[in-house]
Amino acid sequence: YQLLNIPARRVAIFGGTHGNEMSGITLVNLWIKNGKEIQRKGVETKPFITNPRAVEKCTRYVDTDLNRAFTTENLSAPSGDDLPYEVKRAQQINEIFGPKGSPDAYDVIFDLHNTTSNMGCTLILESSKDHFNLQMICPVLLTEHPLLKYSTSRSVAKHPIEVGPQPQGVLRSNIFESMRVCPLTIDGLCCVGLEFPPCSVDVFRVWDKMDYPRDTNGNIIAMVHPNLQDCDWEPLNPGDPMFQMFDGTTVRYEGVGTVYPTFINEAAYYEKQQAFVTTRRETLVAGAIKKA
Ligand SMILES: CC(=O)N[C@@H](CC(=O)O)C(=O)O
Ligand SMILES: [Zn+2]
Repeated sequence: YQLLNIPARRVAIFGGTHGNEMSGITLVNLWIKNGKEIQRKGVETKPFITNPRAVEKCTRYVDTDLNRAFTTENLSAPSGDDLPYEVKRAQQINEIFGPKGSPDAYDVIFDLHNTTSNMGCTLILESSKDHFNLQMICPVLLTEHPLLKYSTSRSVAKHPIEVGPQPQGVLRSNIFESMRVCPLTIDGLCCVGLEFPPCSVDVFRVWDKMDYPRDTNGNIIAMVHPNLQDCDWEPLNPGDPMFQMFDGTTVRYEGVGTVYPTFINEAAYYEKQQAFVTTRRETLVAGAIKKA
């Protein structure tokens, strides 16, 4: 089998990519004050607030979604005062932690997010080719998709990663604590002498996004069906209820075969015309990892 060396020398932990997702913001601010919990021998770990103006206002973003702003177009735009705040910020972040796609980029970025959906603690990966050892006790969402790709903050790193979930502007102790274990995974990435055998990992690969039913003016005319609400990661089969129209009728899922919905009724996705994401289950084989 393939032996991979991943010399994770520089790891960044981002909070506040969305300024109303409180767990990551709180943790990163704690770690900026006192970094003991995240320091590891031979590794530079940098806690960083990515969107301070949105954090100050406790809003997702000020001008545009920072977690969609890391496009080549934005990153190469001539800098100027007329650029949206988050585009300027993306350029600065790319300078510090990138440049994206270059050998100088940080090895890993943990970008800490919250979701209003009932997803539990979730690791979101962008590539099935990142042979990290994924023997995690949480669901893995794989966003690798030819059309539904978006340009995230974490994509600046060579091996991007992220964690989740809770309501906007709220700090809940259970969610805070479940996110606090995130730096433990640094041990798996960085510590000299650690080895991982090859293993197989079940992931949920993004399949499609589903919008709410709308009238001709674009207004939402249904809610997520009670049978689907909070059922993230559970199977949705053809014929299963999906939406409850305001007139009381039920809209059923009509796709082909079983999907596993997630980000169900995520507050931040109303503006993105997205009621939930469907995924398909898939098994990935992760190569062995041997530390340099
Ligand atoms: C609720 C939320 O912000 N979720 C993240 C997911 C991700 O980072 O892939 C986002 O849409 O940017
Ligand atoms: Zn977020």
